[in-house]
Amino acid sequence: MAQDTVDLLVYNIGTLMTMQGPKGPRTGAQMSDVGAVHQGAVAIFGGEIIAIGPEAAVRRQLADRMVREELDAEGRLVTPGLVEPHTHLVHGGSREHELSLKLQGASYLEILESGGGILSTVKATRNATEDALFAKAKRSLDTLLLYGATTVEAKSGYGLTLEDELKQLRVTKRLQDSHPVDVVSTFMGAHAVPMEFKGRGDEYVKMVIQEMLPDVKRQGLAEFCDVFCEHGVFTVEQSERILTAAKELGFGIKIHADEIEPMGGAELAAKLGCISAEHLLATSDEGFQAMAKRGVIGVLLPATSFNLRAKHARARTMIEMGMPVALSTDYNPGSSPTESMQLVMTLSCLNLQMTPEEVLTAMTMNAASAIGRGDTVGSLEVGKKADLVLYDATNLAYLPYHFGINHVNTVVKAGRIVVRNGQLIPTETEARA
Ligand SMILES: N=CN[C@@H](CCC(=O)O)C(=O)O
Ligand SMILES: [Zn+2]
Repeated sequence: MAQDTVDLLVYNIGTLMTMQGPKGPRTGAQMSDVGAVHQGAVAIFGGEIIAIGPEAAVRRQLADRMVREELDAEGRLVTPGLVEPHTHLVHGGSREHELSLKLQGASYLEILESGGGILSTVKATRNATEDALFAKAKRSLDTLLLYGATTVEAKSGYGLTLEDELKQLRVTKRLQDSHPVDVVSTFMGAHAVPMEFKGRGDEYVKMVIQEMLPDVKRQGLAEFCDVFCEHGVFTVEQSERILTAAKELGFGIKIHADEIEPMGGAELAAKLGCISAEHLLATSDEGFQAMAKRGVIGVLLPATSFNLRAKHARARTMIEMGMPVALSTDYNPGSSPTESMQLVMTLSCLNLQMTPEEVLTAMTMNAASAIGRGDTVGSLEVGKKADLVLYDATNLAYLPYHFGINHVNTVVKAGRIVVRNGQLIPTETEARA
């Protein structure tokens, strides 16, 4: 340790899940190893971890360094900050009116086909001002943080014109610049074929490739590009054209694949070398094999299955086949209106048959890897960001077991305490205002 001070020492941690292990996404039995340390401590300087392990060893390492602030974890469970790898964070309006349609038996694609679903959020997003979109997305980002997420991916895809997509992406940029949570931006102009292009999907695809992608790149507003590959939305061939163009421009690529129908989206993800493929409810064993071989991360969204009353992703088969699996809320106003990664923990255990240890791996190292952040977050190690969550729980299984409430007591983001006693601490700018 070169530093002669410590900014923050978190001590008296009952169980510390370090997630230390192999670099990058974990597969198979590696997903069960959470690197637990009992009676642990973490020392932080400059927003990064400088010492971690059993408290006695950490204190020995610190020797006579001056500790500026101490945080007594009072025996709590501590995990890395949760990483949320898939949200549709920025949007206008809400869709509670779809609940009664669903209860009358209308399917997700039927609602979309009739101009509702994603397209009704497109209308609301186009009609909203940038400030209104920002205020709404900020509230959701605050909630994600209160429930333990310290890094969050956010997709566009409710604008579907160049200007409206840019409007959403600028809001994401404002959140990146102002919010303690790290926000990772994804362009998803191919989220639906807009009403004005109905029956002219190929023309819309052409516009995404020729106008939207280059402009988004030029303005540096997104790191990844995603496509909704689904019957009645974008075909495998259209998805391939968009993702190939995006890759050539230097975007990382992602795909919403096989959510409802087995389309071959997983196979396409493997062929193109996508960093991740999302949903995967209808994927064949061949699709899983292809993804495992190419190292494509499967991002599973059990809250969406729950809310759409759809089938569940075959997580056990994926893990057995050696596919890295990540988990997410899929927070969006239609198929999954929840910001709670803790609810997703419960659904993953009960509906995907994943163990609490596999779930934590899927929400930390594997989720970080799915958004290109595996080198900086997702595990607690010297040199990585000091993103920590302290829960009002003493063991990991308690989180999915006692469901539907928030167990987060304290969140440390890049070395700063941003949530205490379950409440957000205002940033310096907010406190001044
Ligand atoms: N399936 C496509 N996109 C989102 C849902 C968006 C919406 O319904 O507004 C998803 O991942 O579930
Ligand atoms: Zn999605």
